Amino acid sequence: MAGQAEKVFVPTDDELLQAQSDLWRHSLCYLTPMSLRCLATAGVFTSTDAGTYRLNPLSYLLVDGVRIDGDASQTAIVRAAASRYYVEAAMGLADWFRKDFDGPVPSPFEDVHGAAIFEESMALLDPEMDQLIHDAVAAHDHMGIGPVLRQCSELFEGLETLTDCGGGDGTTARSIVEAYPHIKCTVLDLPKVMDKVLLPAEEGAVKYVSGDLFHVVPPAQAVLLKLVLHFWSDEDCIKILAQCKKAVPPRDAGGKVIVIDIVLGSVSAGPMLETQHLMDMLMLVMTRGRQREEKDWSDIFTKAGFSGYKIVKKLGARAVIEVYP
Ligand SMILES: C[S@@+](CC[C@H](N)C(=O)[O-])C[C@H]1O[C@@H](n2cnc3c(N)ncnc32)[C@H](O)[C@@H]1O
Repeated sequence: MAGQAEKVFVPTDDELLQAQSDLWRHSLCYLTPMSLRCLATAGVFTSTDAGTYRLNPLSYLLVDGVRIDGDASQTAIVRAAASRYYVEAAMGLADWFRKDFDGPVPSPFEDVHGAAIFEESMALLDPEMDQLIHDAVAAHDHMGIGPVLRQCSELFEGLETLTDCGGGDGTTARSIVEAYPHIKCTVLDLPKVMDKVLLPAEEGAVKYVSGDLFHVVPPAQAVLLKLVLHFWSDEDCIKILAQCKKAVPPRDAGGKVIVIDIVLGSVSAGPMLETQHLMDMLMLVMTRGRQREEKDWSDIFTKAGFSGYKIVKKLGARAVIEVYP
């Protein structure tokens, strides 16, 4: 076998030198954030001929108070992802694979820390970290919706009501209502999230409801699941989608579920595909979910009783999918 491999694979000198350089780069990537010059070569800043560094679109997102369609700072995501909680959970992955669990399998995060993100246990373990995770989700939430509103207007045509299921503090719903004032939006999220929404129970066209998406989804013409399903196992996604199906009218009356999530492989190569795979690993470490290829999405839609779906648009690492009852 070894002899065979030697015969078929003879790298050129250029390939060998590139491979060695890539290996150094991957092995030493933990040093990148420690130097401005390394950050610039990694694309976080732009270096100028004058020997200075300036912001580029990536670093612009790390400036406190930066505004693109509202507050767009993404620092909470970086601080959460680089926190000891996330890193220790990832370091626990090898042990987690070797364990035999009795009953439901916890995520590696739960196994290492004894608490689950978005649950009360996290707030009890470390209220500051719990708040940082919620801030990271809100930042995430905000960034995703602008391009959807600008590039997928057909999603909202003819819609009068929409429920944003797992809609966090309502950032997405408020952006939708701002762009399409005739749409009445309901935001459903857990009581612990709704308790922190510092708004009256009803604010203009956005209504806030505390509840559990496994039990009941407030009825509307369309239900939005934005960055929600990747958190859950296939079995749980089918249960959630079945609740969403009950909440919307039939397809010929305009009923639909809008899923915004990663479709693995929707980009063919390069850093965007690497991002998709890293986000899949993040789900493995932090949750009981995963990112899905198109055939996985198709399977769970069918099993939840839907008649069809359409990938409306691929937007960066994510895609927008319409699912029909
Ligand atoms: C990853 S966040 C996505 C938030 C938002 N949709 C976005 O686009 O960023 C998942 C959301 O689902 C909510 N969630 C988790 N379990 C839930 C449940 N059982 N019922 C309702 N909401 C839930 C969380 O509180 C959180 O706000």
